[in-house]
Amino acid sequence: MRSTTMIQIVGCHAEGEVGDVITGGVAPPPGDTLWAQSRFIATDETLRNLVLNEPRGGVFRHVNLLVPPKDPRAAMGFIIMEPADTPPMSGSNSLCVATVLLETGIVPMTEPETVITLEAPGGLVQATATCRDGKVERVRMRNLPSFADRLDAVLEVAGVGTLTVDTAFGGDSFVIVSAETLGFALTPDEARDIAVLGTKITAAATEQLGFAHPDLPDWRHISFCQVAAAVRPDGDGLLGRNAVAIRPGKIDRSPCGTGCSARMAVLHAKGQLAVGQRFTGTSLIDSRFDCRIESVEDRGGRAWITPSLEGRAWLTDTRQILLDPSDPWPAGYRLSDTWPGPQG
Ligand SMILES: O=C(O)[C@H]1NCC[C@@H]1O
Repeated sequence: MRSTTMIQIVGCHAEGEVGDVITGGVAPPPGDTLWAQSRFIATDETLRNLVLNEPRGGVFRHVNLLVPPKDPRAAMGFIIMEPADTPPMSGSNSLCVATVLLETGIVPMTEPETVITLEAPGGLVQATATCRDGKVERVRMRNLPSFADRLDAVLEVAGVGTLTVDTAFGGDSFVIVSAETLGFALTPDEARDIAVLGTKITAAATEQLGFAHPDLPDWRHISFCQVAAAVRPDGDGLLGRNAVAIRPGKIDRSPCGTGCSARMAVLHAKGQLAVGQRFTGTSLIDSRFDCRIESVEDRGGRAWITPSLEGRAWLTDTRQILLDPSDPWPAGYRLSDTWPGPQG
């Protein structure tokens, strides 16, 4: 067996969305902060191309690189690689990271509950894992502080018309648009159409509304479009079905943890969701995240919520990535039959 690299991966998915974890074989990237390290991974692209592109990856795959934390309060750092972005935070990916760390024994598991602080590129998050018989049954993730940005903003989308949308940060940047207005019932057969339209709406939102985060000055685009059904009462809480379009054009199989956080920030700003009230996000495959606003803080006249989301993750496989020195495609490839949009 001939290889210039040998990367250990534990495959995982959280509520349906793949979030593999690199557990060995990659040295920590240069950078004084997790954010700087993640910018190196984003601009260098070597690792992203190897693990995300075909033949080793595919548009459905997200991969997380474990790195030593920079903050002494964290047990582990992780850098998230998604098809188009290397983001500040991700709900489904963070659930996969916590589950892999505990189920593989990289971080010791304590039953019935293990609490670990993780360092995402955007800051510290806290995982509270419910564990039994060596299995992580569920993880509640306390996410990054989140905020509503533009409420009821007007957006022109070519071929669609004028839309009224909200934008928000929930660990990543979102444009949120009504499913009813777009004519979607949020059924699985609509996945392709939502992915195509959602990607178009994301591009229009970045161009016309933009995005700014005081602590992440170089995160200036909208990453995702959340096509959201109107919330409905669910006991004491609210239920919100959604489909999140991920560039270059796929749908999140999970209810999108950063998306639920962004939506909670918007619902709170509109006076529709109180601190501590349950918000359940559901996805096109009917998976769920149970979410709530843990606390609210005023920063410069804007309400910043600290959201949490709870869901489940399952290990799927272990594998080693090899690169034969004679392989003519060391960076892999993308073709538009499965990778929509501009080709990498
Ligand atoms: O749960 C989330 O936040 C995400 N799922 C895949 C894309 C987003 O990062």
